[in-house]
Amino acid sequence: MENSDTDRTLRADDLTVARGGVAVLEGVSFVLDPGRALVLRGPNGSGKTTLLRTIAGLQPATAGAVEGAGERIAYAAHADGLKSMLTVTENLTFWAQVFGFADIAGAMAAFDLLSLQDRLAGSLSAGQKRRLGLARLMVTGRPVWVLDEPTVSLDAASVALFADAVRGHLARGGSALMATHIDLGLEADVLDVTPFKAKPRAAVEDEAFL
Ligand SMILES: Nc1ncnc2c1ncn2[C@@H]1O[C@H](COP(=O)(O)OP(=O)(O)OP(=O)(O)O)[C@@H](O)[C@H]1O
Repeated sequence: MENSDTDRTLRADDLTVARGGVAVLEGVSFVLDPGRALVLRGPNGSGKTTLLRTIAGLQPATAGAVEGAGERIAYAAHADGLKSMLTVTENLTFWAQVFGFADIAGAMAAFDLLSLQDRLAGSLSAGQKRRLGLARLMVTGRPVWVLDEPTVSLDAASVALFADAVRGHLARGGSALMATHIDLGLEADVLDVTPFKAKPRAAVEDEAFL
């Protein structure tokens, strides 16, 4: 996949991230090595989604740098983004082809999708859709999973399947950065974003006049 462990590390260095033109978090730095998981914590509205979107390249950082991201990242967000008029198998095959990764069987099995394989994605329940959305991660072949509240709509059995999938991914040298409020039973580092809350803009502008 990559040349060395150093190449496969995801780094955020002194990041400032914003939503709607307003800085949300500032001074965020972390290192995520292959085989490791990092869980973002913080109350609602604290900026976890904004940070994940920035790391995933969906929006630019206002300041600071991200290294080791780009095409290494597979991102799964709140919206499942499935093709409702394609079957479960067709959805996974489509994504496998987009990412050049041939095998969907492992992902189907890992997320217990075999009995649903011929169902249209649009007809699935919320939890089944979420399972399919997460299975997609496995057919990207990408080493860094960035996950925003991945367990929403999942029942306990499906949460366990997801935790197993993440464990397997880490064991294969992948890594995972995720915002989740639940304990997945994984060995993971934790980054509480609360201390990185950005100062109100007015206060920053005032300093320019001191
Ligand atoms: N499109 C937007 N335009 C303006 N502000 C936004 C937008 N989306 C989110 N925000 C604001 O940005 C801040 C950070 O939101 P964000 O979604 O990153 O938080 P979060 O920690 O992921 O929250 P939660 O735990 O509720 O998912 C919040 O104050 C939120 O209201």
